[in-house]
Amino acid sequence: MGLGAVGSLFTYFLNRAGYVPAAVQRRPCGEYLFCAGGACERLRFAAAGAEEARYTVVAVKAYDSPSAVPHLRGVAVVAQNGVGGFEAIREAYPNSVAAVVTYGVYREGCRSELRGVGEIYLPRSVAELGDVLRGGGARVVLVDDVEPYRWLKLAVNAAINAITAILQVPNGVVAEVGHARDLARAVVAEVVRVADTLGVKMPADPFEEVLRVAAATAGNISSTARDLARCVRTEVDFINGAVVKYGEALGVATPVNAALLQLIKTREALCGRE
Ligand SMILES: NC(=O)C1=CN([C@@H]2O[C@H](COP(=O)(O)OP(=O)(O)OC[C@H]3O[C@@H](n4cnc5c(N)ncnc54)[C@H](OP(=O)(O)O)[C@@H]3O)[C@@H](O)[C@H]2O)C=CC1
Ligand SMILES: CC(C)(CO)C(=O)C(=O)O
Repeated sequence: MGLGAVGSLFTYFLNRAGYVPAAVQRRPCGEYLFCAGGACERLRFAAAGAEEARYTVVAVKAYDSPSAVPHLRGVAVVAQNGVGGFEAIREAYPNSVAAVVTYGVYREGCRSELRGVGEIYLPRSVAELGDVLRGGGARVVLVDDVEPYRWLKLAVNAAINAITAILQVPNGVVAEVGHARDLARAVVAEVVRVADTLGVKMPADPFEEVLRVAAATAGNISSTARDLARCVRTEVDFINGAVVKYGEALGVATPVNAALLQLIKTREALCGRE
C-alpha cells in the first residue's frame, strides 16, 4: 500500500524472497526501479484487486493513513515514522500492527535508492512476514513490543528532522554544531518526559541515538527538510506535533517541540509565497 520509498524497499525484499506482491498505487509509474549498491532492479508486483492477503504493508505518509483503510487485507503492518498515523489506521482497522524502519531510502519519481542500511523492527506476531523479508535480505528484528522502538525513532525524527528542516542543512549539523546539539538535547528531553509519562521505556539513550543517526546520515537531507524545500506537506504533525499533542493530554510541557512545530507549519504556510 503506497509504492514510494518504503513501499519499494519492502517490494524489493519480497521480490528477492521470491514473492510478487499486489500493490496499491495512487499515481502509478510505468516501471519502478529500486537501486542498491550501484545496481538497479525493476520491481515486480501485480495491481491489487479484491484478492485476499495475509498482510498489507502500509507505506503511505502518516497524513495519508485514512486513505489506506479501504484497501487493507489481513494484518495491516504500518511502516511509518511518527505517532498518530498508525493509531488512526488501528482505530478503523484493529487488525493492525506498527513496524519501525531505520533504513534510509531516497525516492525521485519512480526510482528509489537505498541510502542507508538499517533494520525493520516487527512485533513477533508477524514473525512469518519477518522471515519472508529476512529471506529477501532484509535485516529484521522481531520484538515483543514495538512501541519503545517507535518512540526512540520519534525522538530521532523530532530532533533531526525539525532542526535540519528549519535550517535547511544536512543531518550532520545536528551532531557537529554545539548550538544544534543543545537544541536537539532539549527536544529529546521533552520526548523522554512524554514517553516516561506513558510508561514507554526506550531501548537506547535517545540523545545518544540522535547523535549516532545524525553522524551516520551526516550527508543526508532529512525527509522534512526535503519536503519543505519542495513545498510538499511534511509529517511534522505526527512528529513534533505528536509530542505536543501527547504532552497536552498528559500535562507535560513541550515548549521546544511546540516552537519547532510552529516554525515548520509557518514555512509550510508560506511555501510558494516567498
Ligand atoms: N524514506 C525513508 O527513508 C523512510 C521513510 N519512513 C516513513 O515511511 C512512510 C512512507 O514514507 P516514504 O516511503 O518515504 O514516502 P513516499 O512519499 O516516498 O511514499 C508514499 C507513497 O504512498 C503513496 N500513497 C499515498 N496515499 C495512497 C493511497 N491512498 N493509495 C495508494 N498509494 C498511496 C504515494 O503515492 P504518490 O506517489 O501518488 O504520492 C507514495 O508513492 C513515512 O511515514 C516516512 O516517514 C520511515 C523510514 C525511512
Ligand atoms: C533518520 C532520518 C532523520 C534520516 O534522514 C529520517 O528518518 C528522515 O529523514 O525522516
